[in-house]
Amino acid sequence: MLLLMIAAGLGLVTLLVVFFKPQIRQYAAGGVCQSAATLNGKTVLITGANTGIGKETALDLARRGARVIMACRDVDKGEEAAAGIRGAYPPALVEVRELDLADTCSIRAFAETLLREINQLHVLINNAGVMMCPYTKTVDGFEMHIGVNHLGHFLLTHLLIGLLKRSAPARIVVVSSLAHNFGWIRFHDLHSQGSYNSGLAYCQSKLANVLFARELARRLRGTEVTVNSVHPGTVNSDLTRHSTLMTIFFTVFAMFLKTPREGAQTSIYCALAEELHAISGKHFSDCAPAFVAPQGRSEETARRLWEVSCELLGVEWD
Ligand SMILES: NC(=O)C1=CN([C@@H]2O[C@H](COP(=O)(O)OP(=O)(O)OC[C@H]3O[C@@H](n4cnc5c(N)ncnc54)[C@H](OP(=O)(O)O)[C@@H]3O)[C@@H](O)[C@H]2O)C=CC1
Ligand SMILES: CC1=C(/C=C/C(C)=C/C=C/C(C)=C/C=O)C(C)(C)CCC1
Repeated sequence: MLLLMIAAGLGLVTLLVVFFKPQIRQYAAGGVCQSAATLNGKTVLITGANTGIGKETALDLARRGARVIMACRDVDKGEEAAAGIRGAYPPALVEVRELDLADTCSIRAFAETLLREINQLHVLINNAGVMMCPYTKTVDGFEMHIGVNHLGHFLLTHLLIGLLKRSAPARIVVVSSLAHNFGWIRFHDLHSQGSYNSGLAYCQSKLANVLFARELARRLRGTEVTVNSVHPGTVNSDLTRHSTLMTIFFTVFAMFLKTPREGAQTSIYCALAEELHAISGKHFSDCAPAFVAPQGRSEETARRLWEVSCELLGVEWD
């Protein structure tokens, strides 16, 4: 009897899902960037552009006429993605450059070549990310999440900030996450050497993204370079690759999640929406302002994280 009731219940849910599929998909897709802005003559740099949200962001911005530099750690994967973009939009001005955010030498080499070869950069999208990987260190000995998601992008932005200022008006988009709500900056053990939880390490790095965007915005006041952070939504991408449980969950419930194209909308919005030209230091989700957890609003934590990041990377940035 119980089995029969369970079977009937499951059948009813399946029927409802099939019947309301278009409505469910529309709801899951979330906000769409409505701006018709074009980017002819503008140069955009996107990290982690070979797959997922980064690749879809690159395609959209290339369609709008931008020259898009796809910064990827695996050049072959990057070239494959660039070929896909050219296939979808033949006039696309996309190019792939090698950048491994887990290696400060790679970041410095990337920036050095870029600064020699281009003289304008209008949009920087710090998109690349790693989630819930087993305990690993970057080449420089940083825990992988904080190393790639925060410190790697911190150094990259530091090296390119002069170029962005010379190209103003310019924008920086930091791809963070709702996960910042569950994060704390553990200054006493930033690299999780005492204890490691891959989920919490990810959340810490995404909180660092929010704090970095806010602190950088404060320091950039009056420069016409703006910076905002973004939660792209829950997106069915390769991000779950290190967690079998999450990969299964994301595959089974794909219909209720965003596609990478849908997940790219808020990054695109922050990169070009006219109404955001003077907005800086804010957090967005679904192409609208979004809630920031109290620990993401702490000026003191943001300043301290900035100082610690400079120390770890051996840079001076006031
Ligand atoms: N998917 C989601 O639900 C959510 C995603 N986000 C954020 O969105 C961003 C994009 O994620 P998403 O597209 O979903 O994930 P993907 O895994 O599809 O893409 C991540 C990208 O980051 C690149 N990357 C990882 N490590 C490095 C590194 N050391 N150097 C350079 N590039 C690197 C990957 O390259 P490679 O392919 O070579 O590994 C890949 O291009 C991330 O910052 C993520 O935290 C935030 C909230 C939710
Ligand atoms: C409900 C549920 C899950 C859902 C996880 C979700 C929805 C994660 C979203 C992650 C995001 C948004 C990450 C990016 O920053 C698990 C853990 C798979 C399994 C147990 C039940």
